[in-house]
Amino acid sequence: MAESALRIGTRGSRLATAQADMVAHVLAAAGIPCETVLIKTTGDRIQDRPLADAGGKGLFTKELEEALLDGRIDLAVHSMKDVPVALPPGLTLAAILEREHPADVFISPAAPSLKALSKGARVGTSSVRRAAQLRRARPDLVPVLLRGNVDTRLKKLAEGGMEAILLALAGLKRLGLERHVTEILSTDEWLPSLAQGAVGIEIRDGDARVAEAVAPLDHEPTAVALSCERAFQAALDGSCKTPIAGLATFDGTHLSFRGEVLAPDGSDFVATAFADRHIRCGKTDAVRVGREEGIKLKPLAARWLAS
Ligand SMILES: NCc1[nH]cc(CCC(=O)O)c1CC(=O)O
Repeated sequence: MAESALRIGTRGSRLATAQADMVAHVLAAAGIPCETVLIKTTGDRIQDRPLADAGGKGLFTKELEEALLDGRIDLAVHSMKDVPVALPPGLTLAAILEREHPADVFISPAAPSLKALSKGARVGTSSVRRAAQLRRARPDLVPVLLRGNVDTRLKKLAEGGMEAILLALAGLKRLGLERHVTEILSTDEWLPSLAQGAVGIEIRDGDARVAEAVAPLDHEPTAVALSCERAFQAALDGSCKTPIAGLATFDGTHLSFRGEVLAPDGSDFVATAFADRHIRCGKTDAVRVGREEGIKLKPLAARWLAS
C-alpha cells in the first residue's frame, strides 16, 4: 500500500511557497508524494513595525515548528536566515539546500548605484543590519521603514515615498524578479545576513522516513558554510536588534569566513580579524571557526549586543 503523502509546511508568501515547491518537485521526482500546507506566522501578521521591535526570536518559524511538533506537517521549509540558531527540543535540520547568491541588492529608479544616489535620499528597509550598513556607507541617506514581502516592497518603491530599497538577491531570483536589480552589492564590501540565500528543511528528530526522503536535497558545501555562520551567530548571542553580518564559503576543501557586528547607527563596527580563514576543514572545523570568531568579537561588540 502507498504511504501517505508527506505534508510540507510553509508560510504563504510567494517566496516561501516557491521554496516549498522546489522541495516538493524534488521529492515528487523521487517518487515521494507530497502536499503543501500553508501556515501563517507571527512575522506575516506584523506589517507595521520592524520585526526587531516585535521582540522574540523565530517570528517566521514558530508556528511552523508547532505544526511539526503537533504532527500537522512532516517537514517545514524555511529561509535559513529566519531560523534561530537554537531549535526547539524534538526538532532538527535534516537538509540544507544549495545556496542561491547570498548578496544584498540595491534597487532604485533614481540612481544606477548606491554610491550615486543623491544626498538625503530615502532608502526602504526594515532590517537593522541593512540600516546600519547603509548609515556606515552613506550617513547622509535616510533609512525608512519598509515591511512586507518582496512583491509588496517592490510595489511600495514604485509608488514613490522612497528613492531606493535593499533586498536579498536570492529572493528576487527565486521569484523571477531579478530584472528589478539595479546593483548587486559585492559581498566583499557589503556582507549579507548570516545564512542569507539558503533554504533549510526542519523535521521531527528521529523521523527516519522523512529524514531519508529529504537527505538527497542536502548540499554539503552550503551546510558546512551555514554551520560556520550559525556558530558565529550563536557565540555572539546577539538580540534580533543587533546588526550582525557574515558570510562563509566552503568549496569542498577550504573554508573562508568573514563576519562583523555594527553599531545600530552605523558609526562604528568590529569585524573578524582576518579577512579570510582559509583552512582545510570539514563540518566540525567550520563550527569551531565560527564559534572562535564569534567569541573573539563578542567583548568588542558588547555595547551593541546588549541593547
Ligand atoms: N526576512 C525576509 C526574507 N527572508 C529571506 C529572504 C530572502 C531570501 C534568502 O535570504 O534566502 C527575505 C527577503 C529579503 O531579505 O529580501
